[in-house]
Amino acid sequence: MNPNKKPSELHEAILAFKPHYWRAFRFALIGALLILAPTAYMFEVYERVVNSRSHTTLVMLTVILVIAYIVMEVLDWARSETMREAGQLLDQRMAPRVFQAMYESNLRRMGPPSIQPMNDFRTVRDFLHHPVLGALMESPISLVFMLILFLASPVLGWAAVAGALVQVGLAWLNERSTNPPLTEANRSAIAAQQYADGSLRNAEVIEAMGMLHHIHRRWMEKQHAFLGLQAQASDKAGAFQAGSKFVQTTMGSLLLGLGGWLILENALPGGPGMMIVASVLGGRMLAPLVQMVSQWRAVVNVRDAWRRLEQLLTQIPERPEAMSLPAPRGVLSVEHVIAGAPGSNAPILRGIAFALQAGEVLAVVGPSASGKTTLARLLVGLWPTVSGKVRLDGADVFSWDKLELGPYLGYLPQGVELLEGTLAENIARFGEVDMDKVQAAARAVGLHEFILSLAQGYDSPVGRDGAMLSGGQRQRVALARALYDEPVFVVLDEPNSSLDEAGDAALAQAITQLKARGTTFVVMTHRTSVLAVADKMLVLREGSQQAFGPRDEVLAALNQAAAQANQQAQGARPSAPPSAAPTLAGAR
Ligand SMILES: Nc1ncnc2c1ncn2[C@@H]1O[C@H](COP(=O)(O)OP(=O)(O)OP(=O)(O)O)[C@@H](O)[C@H]1O
Repeated sequence: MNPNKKPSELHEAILAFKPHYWRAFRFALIGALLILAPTAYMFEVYERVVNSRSHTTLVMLTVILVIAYIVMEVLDWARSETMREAGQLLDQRMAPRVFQAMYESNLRRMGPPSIQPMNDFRTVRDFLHHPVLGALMESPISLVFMLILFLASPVLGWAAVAGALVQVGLAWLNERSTNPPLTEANRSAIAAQQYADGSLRNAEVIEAMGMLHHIHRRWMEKQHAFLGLQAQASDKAGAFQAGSKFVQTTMGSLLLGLGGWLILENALPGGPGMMIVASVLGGRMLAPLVQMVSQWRAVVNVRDAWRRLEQLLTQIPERPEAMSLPAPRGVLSVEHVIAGAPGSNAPILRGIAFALQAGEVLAVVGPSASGKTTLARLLVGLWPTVSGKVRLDGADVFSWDKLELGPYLGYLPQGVELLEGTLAENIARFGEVDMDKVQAAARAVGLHEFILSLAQGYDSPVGRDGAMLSGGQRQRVALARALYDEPVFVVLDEPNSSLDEAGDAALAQAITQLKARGTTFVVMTHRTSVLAVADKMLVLREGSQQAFGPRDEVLAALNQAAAQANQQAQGARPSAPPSAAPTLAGAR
């Protein structure tokens, strides 16, 4: 490891609880030493009690043994509690950060939406009190046991070293042969789970069009790939585990035999007693290594989880503390913006430049895939620009602290997203519910009467993803949420795609009312109802700005261009029927 390299964020967080690990380590070492208590008891009973025929000695020794057992259990418990506490502290320190990174990676569309980072973090945290780590903490005691064997007889010592080397070799081979399939199995398991999650989200479509069979087949393919790799890893790991246990049990007996042979040669100072001690120590010495080999899967899991987490936390650094900015008034300027999806080099929008005064309404039109939604995401600071800036009152929207900017901003995404909770909570953005403001927002979008007609009124639950509402109602609730507390800048992406005529009219009225109070609006739309209340118009085509200016001027230019195109088409094909009059739809 490069000594100049700064430890990663996760590394630093783990190391922050060193005192806990030292405490747990001491508990583990003393506990491991006490494992010899039953052997010592056996010797004492054999030597003292049988020779002295003393009941008192027997009772005293038994009491000491029981106390040793109790201390051993208490130490084991204390070690696991200490590590559990370290896990809890790690959770307090890192869980919010992992959540933030997971949330942002989802925002930046880095792979399918997934809670895998939280699962990975749980794997890392729980490993702190996993038996494998306990075995690792106990492993230095093996050196002490080995030293005792060397002191008894170098032959016993070297035999123990040979046994330990065989164990280490087995552990290494185990790692080499099971790591690739286990890592691949983990990857396949995640892919299968993400596929199942996606299928559940689209359950209605799958069921209605009888797609379940195909979806199930695809999921089974992924699941089989995972199970196959896991079985492959298990087969190999099983063989190594058996080998490892064989070496451990054989080692105890071999050391006993070797001790016997040394006695026959008069080369074992401790005599038969030492012969038995060697046998016990030999078995005990290898126990931590055997434990590690048998639970190697947990090590691979935690290592994979650790790598994924490190990668995520590096890709998504902690948000720097943004400078506090004065409240915006709603003056928007988009300065020669080039932008694409985060993580992609291909630009979606090129050379977008326009400005709006506070209280102006801009309608953005353009054909499908011309970049309207991309522009909406840039305007509210969800996606960064490649070059150029989007500024609200002169400040870069992307780097503005969203906690601070959020209350001044309203956003209605194309895919309406409501959260589980009541109507009032959703409209009030899950902050403190101010009923006057909630009702004002609901009235503005013509939702108040409908809500009052519900048995629980504003306290009615909307269900998961707003499932208890119709598509139009969901869109109106999301609109009310965007307009809650009269933000100064509102971006609406296709706000009337699910609205009926009444909803459309309510939306136009809400825009007019808020505009009069100084709210700036940018509305991506396919409908003419919004155009009626727009001051300015922006036309996008294939990611470029085709026109921007006062609404009537842009409309006139569009209609003129469409008329010319029509004339040219008629000139080219004299027998063709006259085409429809140029409309806004023609510009899209
Ligand atoms: N997350 C993404 N990653 C890569 N490309 C994307 C992403 N989102 C959109 N695009 C691409 O950007 C282009 C513009 O998409 P966008 O959603 O902005 O268009 P739009 O004008 O809103 O379309 P529509 O009217 O159909 O909603 C499309 O070609 C689309 O494939």
